[in-house]
Amino acid sequence: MTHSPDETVVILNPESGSGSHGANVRQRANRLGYTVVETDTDGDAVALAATAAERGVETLVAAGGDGTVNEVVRGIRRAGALDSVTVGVVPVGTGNNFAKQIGVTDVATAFDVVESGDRRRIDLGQANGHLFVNSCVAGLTADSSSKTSPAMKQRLGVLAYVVTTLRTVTDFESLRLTVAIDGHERAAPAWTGDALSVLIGNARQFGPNRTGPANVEDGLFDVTVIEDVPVLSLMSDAVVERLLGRDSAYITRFRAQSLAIEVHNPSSVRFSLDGEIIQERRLAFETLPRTLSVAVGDGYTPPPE
Ligand SMILES: Nc1ncnc2c1ncn2[C@@H]1O[C@H](COP(=O)(O)OP(=O)(O)OP(=O)(O)O)[C@@H](O)[C@H]1O
Repeated sequence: MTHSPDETVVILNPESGSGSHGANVRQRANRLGYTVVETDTDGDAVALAATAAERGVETLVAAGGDGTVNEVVRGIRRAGALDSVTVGVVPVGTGNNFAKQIGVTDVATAFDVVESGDRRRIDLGQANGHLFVNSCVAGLTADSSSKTSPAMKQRLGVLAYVVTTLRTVTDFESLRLTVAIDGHERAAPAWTGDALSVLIGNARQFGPNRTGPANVEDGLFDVTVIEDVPVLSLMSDAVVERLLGRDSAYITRFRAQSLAIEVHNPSSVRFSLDGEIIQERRLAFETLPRTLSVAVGDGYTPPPE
């Protein structure tokens, strides 16, 4: 096995986002003497990251979107190398939420950050053993391709997308849930009822006035449960904004280190972990505080000590 701590490996998803970044990324990487490996399909970035980490590579760059970042981090864990590897991100995906959270704004800056940016240890999330970096969501998802008025987006943040998605979906079945903080059997449920969505953010926040960067070093999830309000889909924007805006009785938010979600629907529910779908009836979540070393941009504000 070759020991290559000085080598930097870029794991490039050539199809992320618009799919037009391949040559640019390869050129910049070559200029810096980085090795570039490309993904072909689902899961490749997990295997490529694990192989590089097993070879002793200590800097791995995910060039892709949030799905590619998630796979690279899973590969590093698979290799048992979370202690020794630092992750960089080249934001060439569609959403690039994670890159934004760590102050990486564009391709050119991303390479500068890998070369000389600060290194910070950030939290990861885990649900039934599955890793996530950004979030785990179930129910109506915040589909950013749905048409949302700028005014509603400003008032409701990511939740505006949930509302517009609801208006286009005809057969939505509420999530019948119990959400318990800390996952103890006897803990009082934090929330129980019929939900439209449940959103568990690690490097992501949901809702009004929460569009800024998440605190990814606090060891806490940012949990949002949106109650299924009857006939919400038929209401006007103004009414919806009042119902779901600040201090809404229909939205429950809390922060927690660990939690458990139990599904009471007759069948299991789809949960998306950074886009990876799992079907479950019961999920136990825990944060892995300050577990992943990342190269962060100048725009990243470390939380106060
Ligand atoms: N060569 C490839 N061709 C097609 N799909 C690929 C290829 N390599 C990887 N994939 C798949 O593409 C998925 C999505 O990629 P990724 O998240 O990087 O981009 P995105 O969806 O454009 O961005 P974002 O997640 O930020 O919205 C990956 O999870 C992987 O399953």
